[in-house]
Amino acid sequence: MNPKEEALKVLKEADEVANIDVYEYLKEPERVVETYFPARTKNGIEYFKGYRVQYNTALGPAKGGIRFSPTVTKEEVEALALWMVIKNALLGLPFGGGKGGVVVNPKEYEEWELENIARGFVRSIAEFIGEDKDIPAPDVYTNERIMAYMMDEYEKIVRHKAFGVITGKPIILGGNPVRNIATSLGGYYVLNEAVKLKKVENTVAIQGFGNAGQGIAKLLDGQYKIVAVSDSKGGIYCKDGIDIEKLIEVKKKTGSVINYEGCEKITNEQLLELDVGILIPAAIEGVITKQNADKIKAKIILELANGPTTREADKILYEKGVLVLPDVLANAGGVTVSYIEWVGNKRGMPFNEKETKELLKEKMVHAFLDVLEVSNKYNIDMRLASYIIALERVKQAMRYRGLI
Ligand SMILES: NC(=O)C1=CN([C@@H]2O[C@H](COP(=O)(O)OP(=O)(O)OC[C@H]3O[C@@H](n4cnc5c(N)ncnc54)[C@H](OP(=O)(O)O)[C@@H]3O)[C@@H](O)[C@H]2O)C=CC1
Ligand SMILES: O=C(O)CCC(=O)C(=O)O
Repeated sequence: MNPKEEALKVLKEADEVANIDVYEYLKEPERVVETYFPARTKNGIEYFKGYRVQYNTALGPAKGGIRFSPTVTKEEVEALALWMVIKNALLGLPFGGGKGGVVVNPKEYEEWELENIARGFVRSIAEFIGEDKDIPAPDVYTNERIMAYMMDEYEKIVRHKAFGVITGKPIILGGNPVRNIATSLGGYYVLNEAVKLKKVENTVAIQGFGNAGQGIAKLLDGQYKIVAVSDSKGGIYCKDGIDIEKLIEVKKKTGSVINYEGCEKITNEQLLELDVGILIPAAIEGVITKQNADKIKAKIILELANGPTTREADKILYEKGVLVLPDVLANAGGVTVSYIEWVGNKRGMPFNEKETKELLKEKMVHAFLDVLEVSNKYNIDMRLASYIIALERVKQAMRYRGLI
């Protein structure tokens, strides 16, 4: 699948359904910074390809994560940045959308090498980022340590402290105590609203067992029966439920969930088609397509991953009555807590756990209800409804700025 084409398909459809008329202005990003930068590794000086896309900044500075992955492409980062425009606008955050990526397999490098790669990437994009310009954060295969190196490198370049240039930092460096679990917690709040509308079996399958996947597993554990989990190496299925604490230990010690004993081994494809109440894609894009959509048995799909479902698949699922809680809503808890972290950095007084959770819950529930209202008004799925709300806001900001 081509993620940019997928993102543009929904953009165009939303534009037409609600007569918004912004597609022409948003079909390309405002700026794409493409770099090829050096970093010292065990192999000597290596060069890496990196991207930072600022898709649209009408609502505020660009905001969105940076991923380290061997499969990163310019089109993927552009799509991810467009999804950030929609997500940030939908949540009412004063941010435009951005995203970054470095083409690297972090599993082949040690910590000191990843530090050099993180610092090298920041040197290559430093003039384009800033607390009020473009604010990166973690995404796939990056974490708070990488964020700390990035912030430190940026501060060395600009020669002043700049906590607000990056979010998802360690707490001691201005990070927020909820950021680590924020993507999952936001999804959890959305799911709690969704199950009030649609009663489902309490069984859950989760694809991906990193920040988003582990977080949601911890939150749902006890309340739901988590019967299947996967990572890049494959998956496991236990009809009586998985002991999540034990699974986290196994993942930490052996590197994969497949080493958990006592469950049946399954593939990532099989996991998606299990007979469960709730399916949670929390790994990569394009896993639910027109090829498998018809075989999906879950009644609710909570998209913690960005872009897991193609538009064609969306339509099949909608016809079948599956409630898809779209990425731009379901995983918006991450950037919402990033916003709270950034405000705390700017005012010089961080928000504590309780304040953050209250603000997050309020914003997520509010966004869910907004989306529900628009989806009922036009009789459309929640993804399209989310885009309509967001695009109307972006359009208004562009109008007032005299950009359209
Ligand atoms: N972190 C955040 O704040 C946010 C993340 N997201 C999205 O959530 C998704 C997951 O991100 P996050 O949890 O942060 O990333 P992590 O790097 O923490 O975890 C990624 C997980 O996905 C698994 N994975 C990678 N490739 C595959 C594959 N081909 N099939 C199945 N599983 C795979 C990895 O497996 P393994 O462990 O074996 O490597 C890992 O368990 C992404 O789409 C991301 O954009 C969205 C909003 C915010
Ligand atoms: O926290 C952030 O700023 C961005 C998170 C992100 O990259 C995402 O929501 O996909």
